[in-house]
Amino acid sequence: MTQSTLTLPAGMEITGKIKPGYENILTSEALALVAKLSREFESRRQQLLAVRVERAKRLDAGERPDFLPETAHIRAGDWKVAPIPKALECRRVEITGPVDRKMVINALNSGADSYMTDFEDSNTPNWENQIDGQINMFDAVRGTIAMEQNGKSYKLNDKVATLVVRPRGWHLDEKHVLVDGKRISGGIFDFALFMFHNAKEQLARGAGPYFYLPKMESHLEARLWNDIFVMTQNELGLPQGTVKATVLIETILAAFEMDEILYELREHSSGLNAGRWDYIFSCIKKFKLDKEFCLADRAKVTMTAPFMRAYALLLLKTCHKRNAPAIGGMAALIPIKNDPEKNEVAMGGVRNDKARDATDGYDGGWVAHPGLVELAMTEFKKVLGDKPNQIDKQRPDVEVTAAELLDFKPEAPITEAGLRYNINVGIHYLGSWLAGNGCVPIHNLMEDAATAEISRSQVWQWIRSSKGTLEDGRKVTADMVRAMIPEELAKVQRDAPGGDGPTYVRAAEIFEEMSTSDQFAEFLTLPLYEEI
Ligand SMILES: CC(=O)SCCNC(=O)CCNC(=O)[C@H](O)C(C)(C)COP(=O)(O)OP(=O)(O)OC[C@H]1O[C@@H](n2cnc3c(N)ncnc32)[C@H](O)[C@@H]1OP(=O)(O)O
Ligand SMILES: O=CC(=O)O
Repeated sequence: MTQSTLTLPAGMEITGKIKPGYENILTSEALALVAKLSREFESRRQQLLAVRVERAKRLDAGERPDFLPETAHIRAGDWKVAPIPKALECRRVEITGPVDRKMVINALNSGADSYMTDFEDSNTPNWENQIDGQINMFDAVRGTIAMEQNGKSYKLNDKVATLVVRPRGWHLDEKHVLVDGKRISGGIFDFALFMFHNAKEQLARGAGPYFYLPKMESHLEARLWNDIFVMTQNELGLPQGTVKATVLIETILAAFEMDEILYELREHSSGLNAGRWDYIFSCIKKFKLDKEFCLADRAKVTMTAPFMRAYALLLLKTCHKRNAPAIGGMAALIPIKNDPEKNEVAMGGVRNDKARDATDGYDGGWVAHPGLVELAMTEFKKVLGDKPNQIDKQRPDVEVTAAELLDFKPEAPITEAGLRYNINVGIHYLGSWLAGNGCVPIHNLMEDAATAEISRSQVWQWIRSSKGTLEDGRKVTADMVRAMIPEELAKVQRDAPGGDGPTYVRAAEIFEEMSTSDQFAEFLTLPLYEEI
């Protein structure tokens, strides 16, 4: 099959390989919606990305974020988001995972209330993964998704989790689709194809098109999504307000605009989620040149760190004030096979994480693996009882200041083990990503693009910050990192499944370039995307 099998709208070009079945997703009508949305909104996407660059320059020069004076009336206003649909009322446990066919089936069957299926951080966005993912969504929505592997049959149970889709963020292009000669937005591509094929079917089945929106930095970026929803609903003849979206608050700048983001999306909002891993990465990225900013080893930066606690409580309070669900983030712990003691420690970590969120007032939280669903559910049920959520739990006692959101501690310890860990995880993750798998267990933790971003950006920052000193007094330097890279690569080649493949050697080269170059790569997936 070739591209000529497809009927493309005028001005559109597709360079990705057309495999059997792709023609059912890349239909002329679906692509017409992609083209229409791209033409209408691409210049705004580019403007907003340019605003990010300008803001980053000001932050690099020492500016600090604060709540916006021009939107004080929105924060002070007495408004609520539109009523939450029945299918999204109860989200005590949300499982997440890439759009891989078997994982989609396993996640929908996992017993979780909802399932965030991921075209973004846990997925390498190569052409096949994106289009196969759309095929998987098509079949999942219709209940026909099934497969055989290793003599085992996979199909859906009678009762499955509510499907929620995470399209790519604003920074990512879809390079295999050009409109008027230019790459289009990956997020618009993922969203438009999903909407075109599935929204009406989902409504007919008692749910609807529900999304998670990643990595936004401002309410204007949320307004762009909202406008895309409005146009898409018009184009598809759907009632306005059909689309519902939960925004991941996973950048430090968005933390200062949570009310405003809910307000922009108020007809389409299904709340906010505390995307903790990207949030930590965003803090490092935005204050990378601040002489006062330097976080400790990655393992020490937890949800009880002062700045993380402030963020989590402000998110909760903001959501419930607006009648919107507040969903907790991901404990990266996963079940540990063949070591019951270590496994019990990991399970205890997940239990504590979910117990803290539930006690604070969160309506649910994320897990990375089906083996965690029951345990997390137990913690939420202990607090919620039979209630589907606790949106009625207002938190007027919570007051969070800008200074508290920016209280970046702990700064110590930074250790050689922590530095080596970051290098090891960085190389392992990049190598796996290049090989087509965007989510992997490394050292018994779930690693995806967000967690790997923390590792590689910490190395960059420790090299440059005067506070980037190991606890034994040695300064972290580019030469120290360069010397460790081959040693950690050798460990990755030994430990990673398929670690002797070429992508791990390339990953080590990219890691060295990213961590020692003066230029800070905005997202690790941007240079990687040019390699696939
Ligand atoms: C920071 C963020 O952005 S978080 C959101 C993005 N991250 C994620 O979504 C994490 C998703 N999780 C995963 O991808 C996986 O759990 C991993 C990679 C961490 C571990 O995967 P594995 O090593 O395959 O786990 P394991 O071998 O224990 O899996 C056992 C079974 O559970 C399945 N499984 C594991 N995780 C998931 C999941 N999240 N969803 C569905 N099924 C899953 C496996 O497919 C396997 O199925 P099988 O027995 O039918 O073959
Ligand atoms: O996307 C979620 C995160 O924690 O990052």
